[in-house]
Amino acid sequence: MRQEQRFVSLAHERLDQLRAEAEAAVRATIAQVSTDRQARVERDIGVAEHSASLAALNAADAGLCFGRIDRRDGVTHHIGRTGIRKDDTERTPLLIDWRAPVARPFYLATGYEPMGLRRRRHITSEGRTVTALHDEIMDLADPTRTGYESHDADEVLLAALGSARTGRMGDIVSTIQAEQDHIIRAPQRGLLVVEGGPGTGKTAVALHRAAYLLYAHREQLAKRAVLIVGPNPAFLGYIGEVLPSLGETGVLLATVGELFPGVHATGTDSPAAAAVKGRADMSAVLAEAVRDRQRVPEKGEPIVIAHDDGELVLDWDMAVEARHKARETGLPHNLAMPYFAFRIVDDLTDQVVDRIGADPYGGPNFLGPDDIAQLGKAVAASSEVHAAIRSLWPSLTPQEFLADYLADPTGLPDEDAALIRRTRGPWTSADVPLLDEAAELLGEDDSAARAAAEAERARRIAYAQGVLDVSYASRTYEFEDKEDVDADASEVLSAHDIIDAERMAERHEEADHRSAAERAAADRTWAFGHIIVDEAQELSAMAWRLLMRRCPTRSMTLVGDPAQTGDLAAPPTPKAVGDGGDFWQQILGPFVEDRWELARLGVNYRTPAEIMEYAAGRRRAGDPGFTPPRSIRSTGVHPWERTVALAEVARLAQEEAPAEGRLAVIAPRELHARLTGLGDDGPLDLSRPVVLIDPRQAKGLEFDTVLVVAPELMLPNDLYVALTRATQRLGVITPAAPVTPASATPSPVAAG
Ligand SMILES: Nc1ncnc2c1ncn2[C@@H]1O[C@H](COP(=O)(O)OP(=O)(O)OP(=O)(O)O)[C@@H](O)[C@H]1O
Repeated sequence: MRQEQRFVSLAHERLDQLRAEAEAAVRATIAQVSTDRQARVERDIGVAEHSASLAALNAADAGLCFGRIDRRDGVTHHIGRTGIRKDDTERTPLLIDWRAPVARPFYLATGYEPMGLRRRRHITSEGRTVTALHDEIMDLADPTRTGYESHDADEVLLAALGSARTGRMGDIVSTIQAEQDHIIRAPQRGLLVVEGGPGTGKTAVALHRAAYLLYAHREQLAKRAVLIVGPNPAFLGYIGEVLPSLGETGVLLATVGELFPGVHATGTDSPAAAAVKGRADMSAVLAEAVRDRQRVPEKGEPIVIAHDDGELVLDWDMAVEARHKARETGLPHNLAMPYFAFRIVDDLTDQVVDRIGADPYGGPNFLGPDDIAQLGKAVAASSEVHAAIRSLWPSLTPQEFLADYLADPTGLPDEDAALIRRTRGPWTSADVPLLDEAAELLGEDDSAARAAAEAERARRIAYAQGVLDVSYASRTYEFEDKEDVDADASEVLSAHDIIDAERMAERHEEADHRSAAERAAADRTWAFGHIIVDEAQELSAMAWRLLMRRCPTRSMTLVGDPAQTGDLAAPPTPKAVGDGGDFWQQILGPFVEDRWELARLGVNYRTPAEIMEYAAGRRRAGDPGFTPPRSIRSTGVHPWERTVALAEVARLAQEEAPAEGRLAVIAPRELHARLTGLGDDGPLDLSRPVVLIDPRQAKGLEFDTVLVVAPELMLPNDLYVALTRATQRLGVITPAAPVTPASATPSPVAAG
């Protein structure tokens, strides 16, 4: 213990030193004053970089060193949350980052496969004080004993699993299990699906995989950023601390509803409306609706346009031909519009030319090419002509188009159209994939933005040329007073030798000092380096289309459990968990065919065996062959069932609330108004000792104690989710007076 304490103290001293250095670097960089634009940009980048390393060092403070491996060759490594080097000239490693290849045997070695280890040690600390050691002998031939050998190899893991919950998820770096390690370190390329029942560590693995990828592919992912998609904001709040605690901040956490910059989806859809909006055929329906907005005048009712040289007539034939030409380009609506407009302008110009230059005796037209061009310009500049073209082929934003579409949904059966019809009200999460689809179909009319960007680029090149000229001038000057020196033959490299103005301008462009995650959040067309989707079974077909657009390389990790699918917007739940392969193939097939891999997690770390047996038993009522994941621990405490008046639930919750830790009452949304005394107002705050939530909100969360109310009102999958949230105790309450969905207060969700 003394020896390990000495090491841990030394590691903390070194960490303090590095933090002091990083802090000084931040201060020194901030203090740099300059009027030069380039120097200012560099300063901002410097501040961001030093601040990020300072944040990573600060994050490493709690539980800095948690393990040690002793190899058979006599080498010993301490494993920690971050890598630290000594202050010597060789910069010898002091503490090994848990993600480094050298650390891998700490997670994978077993008595059968010792991976060159003699001993593995778990070091537990409180603050900077070492409080416990647990040793595992890997080489049975080695007679050395330290007195810290554990009887139970899983002692450290079980202590972590049994500890009171705080309302925020914690990291698992010190106890990652071998099956999890393989997934965390799987190659970055390609699409990996991780399937596992409740509590099998899918979320934990997904987050540690993000940390690992950022470590292993730092250069690339720092530029392109990693996106983590979760089912709702409360869930993102629950997991939000894990990556910062691992020193990683370059990640964007978002729900699908947050992925259309500039749109805040605050509205709610009924599950049935969300299901319609999420269906794959909505993409074809919207494409058709966009075509509907490319109109032509009625036959025999042409648009007559007043013009200086007499009236112009825009009729059905002309518009149909122009529309055909524009559609033929294959461009999105807004970008195809100029082709429609050019064609119309040409036809209208022909009308003027025919009228003015026609030879009454049938000879060739009098007008020459210059005259015709002149007349064409006048037609093209006419605001009346513009208005006529716009009335047929309006330029549309995704928001305008979708609001208009939802007011009068076309291309759907009447009952579906009625479900999604909406004339006003805020955007909903299910609208966001439709907005994204619309943006693709419409294309941004970005000609103004492109012109501005080109002007800015030209300005940068001019500026960069200026910088190079100065650098060239100063170089000749440097050598001026030296005799016999031919400046151009000098071997000294300076800026203009290795870089041209254009490249230098690009460098300035790269000097946007927002982090990649920040830039990605503001850019609808951003291509992420890697996307991780949690509760992936929940996403609608339209949401998948959005995510696939954000990840053209398809470097993705999806984690989920088909048996927990609750949202009607998702594909149908397979009959048994076993056919998960088909479930994912249905989702992924349209994007990657069969080029995806499936990994399974089979051990439940959250729910004790007693609770899991109960949950599986209830599920088997409708699905006799159902097999749940195997629980790693049992507590001896069995779930209870009681019949209680709804008004009594709050009192019961107070009685059951653990002294330390959290309790959740999970009840169908329509009963919440009648479950008084549980504080159901305001946004969900998971740090409160007692919370009231519905099964949908419960997805992905966990609590020490859970009370499930009115299980008979829940769909089988929702009930399964609700019953598997507890780490210690579960109570199941049947309301004393029977409640039917009809007698319950209408739910705001169901009411839309
Ligand atoms: N190796 C581990 N060491 C310590 N704790 C672990 C480990 N693996 C998982 N856990 C813990 O088990 C619990 C369940 O993990 P997690 O929430 O990731 O499961 P999940 O598969 O996402 O569950 P669900 O499908 O129900 O949302 C968490 O508290 C997590 O920290």
